[in-house]
Amino acid sequence: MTPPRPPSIALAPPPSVRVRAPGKVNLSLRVGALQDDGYHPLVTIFQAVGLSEDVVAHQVPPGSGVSLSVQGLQADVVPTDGTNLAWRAAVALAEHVGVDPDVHLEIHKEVPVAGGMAGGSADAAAALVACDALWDTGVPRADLVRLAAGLGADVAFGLVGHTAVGTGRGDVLTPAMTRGEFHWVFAVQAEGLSTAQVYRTFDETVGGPAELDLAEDTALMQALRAGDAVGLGQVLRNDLQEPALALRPELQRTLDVATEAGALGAIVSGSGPTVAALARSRQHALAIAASWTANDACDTVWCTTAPAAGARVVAR
Ligand SMILES: C[C@@](CO)(OP(=O)(O)O)[C@H](O)COP(=O)(O)OP(=O)(O)OC[C@H]1O[C@@H](n2ccc(N)nc2=O)[C@H](O)[C@@H]1O
Ligand SMILES: Nc1ncnc2c1ncn2[C@@H]1O[C@H](COP(=O)(O)OP(=O)(O)O)[C@@H](O)[C@H]1O
Repeated sequence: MTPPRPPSIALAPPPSVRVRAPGKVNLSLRVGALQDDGYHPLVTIFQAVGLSEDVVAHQVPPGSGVSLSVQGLQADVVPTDGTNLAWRAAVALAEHVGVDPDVHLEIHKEVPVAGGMAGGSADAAAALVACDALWDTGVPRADLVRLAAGLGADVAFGLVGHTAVGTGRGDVLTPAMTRGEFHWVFAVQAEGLSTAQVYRTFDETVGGPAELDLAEDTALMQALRAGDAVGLGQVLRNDLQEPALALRPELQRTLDVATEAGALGAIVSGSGPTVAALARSRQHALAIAASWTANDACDTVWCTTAPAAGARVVAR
């Protein structure tokens, strides 16, 4: 008689939480005069887009600390140490709630690095939500938004998503009403631009006014409420476009090719160098993408829609 087999023990995989957070385009970015703290007051209208980042937070044995890996678009130029914004987000949350920051963060990149689309900020927003769920710390949303703002000017918007007006450094957010779906095409460059350098060039060339008037975006807000892509295309605005073009003159051609392909509007995304073009439809977006490729006007092209949701758990 064969001896009874010992009961098999099914080892549960260590818990993990996957969070998705969006990249963004600034539909309007108005920049005031440099302040003593080294920042500029902004009035900006953010729109979250369908290009997104996934951060998976994995449970690790107590005392392991934070570790991090990156894969996907331009992963080789992203830091994997304590300077990574997602790593800093995990540490900031742990300090806030008084737990040890034990986690492995796995970042999947789709948003261009240093491209003016807030990919690093999306990672930080995603890491806050993922670690909060993994550690079961239940931090109120308002506290997460405050922690986000302490990490970088764009991080709070990565949490909130959709379309929002940003004031202060861009971190004081008010949701904006929109109707329907907008079609965007993005011309991505292999080499990014430093946000700080673009702001410096802005100061040295254009310079911002002492006061910013919220009423200047009325036509844009109306186009968003009406779902009027043609109207929106006519009022896109970016005060950092001129300094970004001064640093990368070849971007003018990328803008021109989009305009020649009938884009409703074309603009540098944030501090660049990504160029965003607004299209009439998915098919029109593909036609603009084809023009950019045929004219060798960028290194990668993405078609997507907007608005997209803020950081949210997509798998456990
Ligand atoms: C330009 C914008 C437009 O949304 O986005 P990106 O193009 O970087 O995506 C943002 O203002 C970037 O936000 P973010 O990239 O999070 O900025 P931070 O890390 O906080 O700051 C980087 C540097 O940008 C400058 N900065 C940022 C925000 C602001 N309101 N004024 C500034 O002068 C400062 O020199 C700062 O040292
Ligand atoms: N998780 C991250 N992903 C990308 N870049 C990061 C990250 N953490 C820190 N960085 C640093 O921040 C810089 C800009 O970040 P990113 O958010 O991609 O661009 P932008 O500020 O233009 O939107 C990068 O060049 C990189 O050195």
